[in-house]
Amino acid sequence: ADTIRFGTSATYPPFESIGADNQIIGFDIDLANALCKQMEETCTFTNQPFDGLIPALKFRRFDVIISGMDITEERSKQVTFTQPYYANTAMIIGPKGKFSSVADLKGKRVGLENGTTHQKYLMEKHPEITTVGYDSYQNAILDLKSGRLDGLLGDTAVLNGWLKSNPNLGEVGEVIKDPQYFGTGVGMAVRPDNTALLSRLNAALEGIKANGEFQKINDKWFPAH
Ligand SMILES: NC(=[NH2+])NCCC[C@H](N)C(=O)O
Repeated sequence: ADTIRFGTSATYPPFESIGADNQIIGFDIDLANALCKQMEETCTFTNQPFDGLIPALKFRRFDVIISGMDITEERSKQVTFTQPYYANTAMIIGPKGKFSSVADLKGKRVGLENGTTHQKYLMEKHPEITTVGYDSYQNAILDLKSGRLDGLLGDTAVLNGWLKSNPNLGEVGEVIKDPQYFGTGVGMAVRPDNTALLSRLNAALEGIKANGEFQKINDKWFPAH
């Protein structure tokens, strides 16, 4: 069997994060392992900052990006995405009850991870808000908790989890759906010339959807309540 090398940025639970025993854990990791099992291959994982994932893929440090990455037109100029495996929307969170709409954030500091679709969206669509870029969402949430940030923009599925464990934080305004920025779902990315791996990943994804494995992994990391 071959080894399929995955690159990720383990800063984004439940997609990927560093677990108690220093291993990378999460939905994407279980998904990648299930795909490798389906393909009868071995998976390895490299952890690095999100904004370096596409360059590192190009430099062949690994063969697939799996990192809660939105399938966008802009990224598709550099990489080829698999079929989407998760539907995404974005939202802003802040201190509970402090801001009732995005308009209230004028002149305020909203944090996010460098290289994300959230960064591009906020800078282009809300120049009246101060965008603060972090090397990791984990550092952004620390600053939000300590009051150095007024808000944080990220994927709804991820931020909802943080709201559950941080009762002093709440949603600001409505969920944001803007396919121009957030694309058409979350996918894995390969180098454009790696069409063989692309078809194998898509076929394996279909396989684990058909045999119920995908649903199991989904329910483990994104429980209904
Ligand atoms: N593993 C991570 N840190 N992922 C961040 C992903 C953020 C967003 N979904 C994007 O594609 O830009």
